[in-house]
Amino acid sequence: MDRAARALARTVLADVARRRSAGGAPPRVRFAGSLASDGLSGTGRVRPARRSRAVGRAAQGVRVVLLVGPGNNGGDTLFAGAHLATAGARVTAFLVAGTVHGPGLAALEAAGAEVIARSELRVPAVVEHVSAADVVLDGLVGIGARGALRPPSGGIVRALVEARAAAEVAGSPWPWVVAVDTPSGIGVDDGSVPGPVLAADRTVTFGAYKPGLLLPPAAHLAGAVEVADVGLRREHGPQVAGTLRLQDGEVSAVLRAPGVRDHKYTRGVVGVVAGTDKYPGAGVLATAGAVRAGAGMVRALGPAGVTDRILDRHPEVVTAGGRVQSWVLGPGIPSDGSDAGQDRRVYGALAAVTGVLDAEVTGGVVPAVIDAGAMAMLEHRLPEIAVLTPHAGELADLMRGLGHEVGRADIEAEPVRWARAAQRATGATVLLKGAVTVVVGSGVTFTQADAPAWLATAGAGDVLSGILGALLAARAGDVLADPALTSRIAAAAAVLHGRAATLASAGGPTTASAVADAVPRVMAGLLAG
Ligand SMILES: NC(=O)C1=CN([C@@H]2O[C@H](COP(=O)(O)OP(=O)(O)OC[C@H]3O[C@@H](n4cnc5c(N)ncnc54)[C@H](OP(=O)(O)O)[C@@H]3O)[C@@H](O)[C@H]2O)[C@@H](O)CC1
Ligand SMILES: [K+]
Repeated sequence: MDRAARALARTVLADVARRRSAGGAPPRVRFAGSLASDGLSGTGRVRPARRSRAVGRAAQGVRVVLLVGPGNNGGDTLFAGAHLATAGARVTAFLVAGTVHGPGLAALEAAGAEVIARSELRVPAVVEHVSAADVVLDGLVGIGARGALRPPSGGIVRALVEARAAAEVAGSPWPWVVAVDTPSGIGVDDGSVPGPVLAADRTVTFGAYKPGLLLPPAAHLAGAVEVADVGLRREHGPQVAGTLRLQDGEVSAVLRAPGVRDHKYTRGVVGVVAGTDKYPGAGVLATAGAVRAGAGMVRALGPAGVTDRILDRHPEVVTAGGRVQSWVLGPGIPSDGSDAGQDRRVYGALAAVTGVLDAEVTGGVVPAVIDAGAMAMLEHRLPEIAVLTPHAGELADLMRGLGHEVGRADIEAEPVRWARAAQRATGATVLLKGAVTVVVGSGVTFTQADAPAWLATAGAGDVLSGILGALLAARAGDVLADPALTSRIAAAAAVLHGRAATLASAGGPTTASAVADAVPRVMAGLLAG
C-alpha cells in the first residue's frame, strides 16, 4: 500500500506539472524519485518531508479532492492524499463510508488535510468541491467492486458525471481525474460498465493491468493507464487472460524495414480493389494508406473514374493486374451490386484468398483485408490470414447474416464478445474498429487504444485497410507460414493508424488524407525505437 500510494502521488504531481507547463506557467519540472525521499515510513506515518523545490512547486496550492471508499482502494487514496498534503497541496477528502482505512485516515489527518465524514457528506457539496478542484482521486472502489456502484457512491458519481457534461457544454474547466487502480464501478474482470462511472484522464493501476482497463467499453473510461510497480509478481507487458496490448517494441518488431537486397517485389505488392464511381475517394484513401505504409508497389484496380483519381494523387501506383502479396478489398464498394466490375474483382480475389480456385488462375493464396462491401460477398469460410475490418454497424450486419439477432448497440456494449463470435463463425481474423480497436485471432485478443477521438472521420477506415494491406504484403511469406501472425500485424496496423491520427490531429480536427500522410513519420519513429 505504501508503494502504491507513493506511485499514485508521484504520478499526480507529474501530471500537474505537465499540465501547468502546457498552460505556460510554472515551467516544466522533473520529479524523478522526488517522493521516494519524502520520509514516509512503512507504517503509514507521515513525517515532514524533505522535499525538493521541484516537488514543492508542483504541489503548492493544488486543490485535490479525494473520493474515499471503504476498502483498501480508499486506503491507497488516503495515503496518497497524505503525501500530496505534505508536499503542499490543499487536500479535501470525502469519506463515502462510515468506516474507512484507519491508518490511511490517520496519516491524512496528520498531514493537515480537510476530512468530510460520511455523516456530513452532501452530494451538492461534493460536486461543488470537485468542480473547483485541480485534481480528483477516485478511490471509491477498485478490484473489490461488485456490480454497479451502490449508494452513496453511485449517487455521487452520477451527479459528477452530470456536472462534467454540463461543464463540457459550458466550456468550464474540469479537474484532472485520476482513477486509483481502476475507475470505480467498472466491471474489473470483463470490461462492462454496469452503472455510473467517473471517466478518468489517468488510471494508476497497481502491479498489473486489470482486464477492464483493456476491454471496451470500460477501457474508454480509464484514460491513460500507468502500471505502478508495487512489488507484486507481474507478467511482462500489459497482458490479461489472453488479452494483449502491443507496446512500441512489439509494433516495430512486426514492421519490416527493407534491406539492401530488397526490391519493390520483395517489399510486397498490395492489390487494392476499392472505390466505385459513386465512392471514388475510398479507392484513393485505401491506396494512400498502402503507399504511405511502405508497400513496394500498389496495384489499384477499378473503373477509370477511380483509377484516374488515384493516379492523380499517387502516380507511383500501377493500375494493371498482376501478382500481389496481399489484397485490400471492399472500401467504397457498396453491397448493392451497383458496380459489377468491382464485384467481379472482389469475388476473384476472395477465391484466391480462400483457395477455392486453382492458384494458376488466381495467382495463389495471399493474406487479405476484407472491408465494407466485400464483407457482404463472403461465400466460404475464411482462413486466419484474411482480416475482416468492420465497425460496429457492419459487424452487426455480418452477424445477422450468420443468424444472430444482434444490433449495433449490442456490439458496442460487448465488442470483445461479438468480435470473438465473428472470428469463430467466419474463421477470419477480426479487427473491430472503435475508440478501442479489438483484434481477435485464433485464441488471442488485442485491444489497442492509440487513436484520438478526432480519428472518427470519413475515410479513416479506408486508410487503415491500406496500411494493414501494406504490412501484410511486407510479411506475406511469414504470415502464410504462421497464420497466427496475422492478428499481431492487424493490431500493429491499428497502432500505426492511431498514432498517425494523433500526429495529424495535434489536438484538433484532422482528415483521413492527413492521417495517411503522417504514417511514414510514425513508422520512422517506431523503427528508430
Ligand atoms: N490486492 C492487492 O494485492 C493490492 C491491492 N491494492 C489496493 O486495494 C484495492 C482492493 O482493496 P479491497 O480488496 O479492499 O477492495 P476495494 O476495491 O477497496 O473494494 C472493497 C470495498 O468496496 C465495497 N464495494 C464492493 N462493490 C461495491 C459497489 N458496487 N458499490 C459500492 N461499494 C462496493 C465493498 O463492500 P462490501 O461489498 O464488502 O459490502 C468493500 O467495502 C485495489 O483496488 C488497490 O487499490 C494495492 O494497495 C496494491 C496491493
Ligand atoms: K478506484
